Amino acid sequence: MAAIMEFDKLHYRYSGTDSDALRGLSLRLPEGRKIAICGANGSGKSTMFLHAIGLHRPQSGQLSWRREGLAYDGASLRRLRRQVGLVFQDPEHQLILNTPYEDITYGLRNADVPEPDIRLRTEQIIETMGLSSIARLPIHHLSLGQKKRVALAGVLVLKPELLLLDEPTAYLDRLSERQLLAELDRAHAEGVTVAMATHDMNLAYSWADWILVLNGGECVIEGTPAEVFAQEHRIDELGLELPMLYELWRTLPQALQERSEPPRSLGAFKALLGHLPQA
Ligand SMILES: Nc1ncnc2c1ncn2[C@@H]1O[C@H](COP(=O)(O)OP(=O)(O)OP(=O)(O)O)[C@@H](O)[C@H]1O
Repeated sequence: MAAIMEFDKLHYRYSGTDSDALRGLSLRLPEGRKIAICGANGSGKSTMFLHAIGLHRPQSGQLSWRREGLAYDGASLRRLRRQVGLVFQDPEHQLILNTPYEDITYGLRNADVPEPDIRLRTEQIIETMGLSSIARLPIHHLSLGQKKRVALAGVLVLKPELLLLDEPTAYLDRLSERQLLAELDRAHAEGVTVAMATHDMNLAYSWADWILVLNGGECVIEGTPAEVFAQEHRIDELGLELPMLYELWRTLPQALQERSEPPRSLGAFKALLGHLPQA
């Protein structure tokens, strides 16, 4: 599995603090995957993302993009930020202009996209993401879910190869979460590697096909959802929960558990229940 981005023994300490936010962080983001990055509060997920777009520079260690070490001059960073898009947890940090339309065009203009293409691409993404009815509204009139989708549109329109999202579903209702995940799946189907930081273990389990767990600025577990959650005690020690479907599967008779991988959807779980001997 080729890594699209690799962190090799990164150390980073915020000024004015007396401990490292990243403590020798080493990890690989495998290309073409849907990756969930999990970890308790303060484990280093956001700090890792800020390194991935070159906003922070490690005090030691090396970050590489497609096997090439990151360079921190202006031109290299502009190139990197066209390839790697970050959607911040709080859309207020991302949306700076008055309307979704203006905000999306601003990003394209900053990326030196030719003017005729700017209108075309803005209109396309607004149409694809179903944002037409809100595109010209003042951003401060939008709901949080709408703001999050506009922030995502502003990053997706730049056609990143790696899309990073910091807690994209936090505070969203079920419908807004479903809409946002559908957008991510669409981007992934078009070849984008998608990595999201999340505290929602049910989501990480059902959505991701690769999971990284951070703790104290280090990556301490990585693997498929089944591999990661099989380490039940470790997950508990790290302050994380087991996904509900995984826990339910563990209550089934051993013979049934051995029939398949742990189910990652309710449908797969119900299908497994169909094999229970009738009472
Ligand atoms: N701007 C900052 N100044 C000083 N310390 C910071 C700053 N941002 C983060 N830290 C510290 O760095 C460490 C890692 O924080 P980070 O925000 O990366 O964790 P996180 O895993 O994203 O947490 P959360 O799940 O709460 O968002 C924490 O100890 C945090 O207090």
